[in-house]
Amino acid sequence: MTTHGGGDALFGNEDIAAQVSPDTDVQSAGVVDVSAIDPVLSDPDAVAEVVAPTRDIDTAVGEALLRTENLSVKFGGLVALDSVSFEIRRGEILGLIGPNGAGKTTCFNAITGVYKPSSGTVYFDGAPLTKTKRNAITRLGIARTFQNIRLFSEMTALENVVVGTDARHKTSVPGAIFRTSRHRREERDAIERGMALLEFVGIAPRAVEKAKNLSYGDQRRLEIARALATEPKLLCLDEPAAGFNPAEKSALMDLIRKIRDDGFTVLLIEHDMRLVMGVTDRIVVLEFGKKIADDLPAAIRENPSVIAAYLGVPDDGANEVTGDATNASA
Ligand SMILES: Nc1ncnc2c1ncn2[C@@H]1O[C@H](COP(=O)(O)OP(=O)(O)OP(=O)(O)O)[C@@H](O)[C@H]1O
Repeated sequence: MTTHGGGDALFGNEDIAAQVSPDTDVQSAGVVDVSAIDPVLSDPDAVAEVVAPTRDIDTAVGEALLRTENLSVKFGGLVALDSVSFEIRRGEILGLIGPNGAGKTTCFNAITGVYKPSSGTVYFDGAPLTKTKRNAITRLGIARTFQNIRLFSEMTALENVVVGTDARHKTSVPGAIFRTSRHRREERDAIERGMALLEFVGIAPRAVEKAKNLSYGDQRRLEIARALATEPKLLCLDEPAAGFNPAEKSALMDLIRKIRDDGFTVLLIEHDMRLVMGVTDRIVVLEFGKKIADDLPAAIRENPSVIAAYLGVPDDGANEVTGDATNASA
């Protein structure tokens, strides 16, 4: 696990204790009695409402939310992404799969502004992202998790999520320094929303535990909660099931469906084929940086090019794509 160094905590533990866990000894962390903090947290519908206040998919399911047009990324002489075009429709869970080195993470990085494309364009919500900086892309509504967990290890789970809400805050730096009423209101709202997000992903009882003390599975859930805290329209998950056992994978599939049902659109990179086939609405397949298929899961499973790409054998010698494809040859 790679966790980023802590730095100063966002709030004193007393602040959080006063607002969300009056009966909890923060030093020893432990389990928070969620319903005692806020009765709303015991009502899944109310929690879902707080987590996704703007459900624009209700009116726009099926329209393209994101579109890549001939997207290419080069590293020196290596073409990691070669003129790839596909779209992600509002309200769907789109799987992006392919053997190791196929270009999936590069594609994620180009979409989220980590890499500047060598050519081609990413359109989000109808507008090109060509000159949009990473922070601005987050504000426009694209959030992501990473293959290697990146949390603030010395911060509590709640603080990690509250950091994510900062993307939406309007308070100026002087406002924060002088703790204006707007700043205090935003801080209170961020804590309430943070608790709802932790409840949504299933780890609210661990709200005051330092991230580094959470189990691996809970850290992955926390990463998702933090990404959702930015109120994204599109949530990009980069191998969220890496290192999970079958029970954890099954719980993750439920969570991904819940996220979609709550109004978010999801782009999922994942090697576990059972998970991908079980949870996605549509799948785009990359091989050597090129798109080789774009179809429904059932069709992808039997697509000869996809099978050949994964098994590294000629089309006529291939079987169905199943199981964990982590070590498939590229
Ligand atoms: N920053 C970089 N500099 C140079 N080459 C890179 C860089 N990032 C990726 N590559 C190369 O680009 C190609 C695509 O890599 P990428 O990580 O996007 O593949 P992937 O499909 O995500 O693979 P995996 O499933 O193993 O994570 C690979 O050949 C990789 O070595």
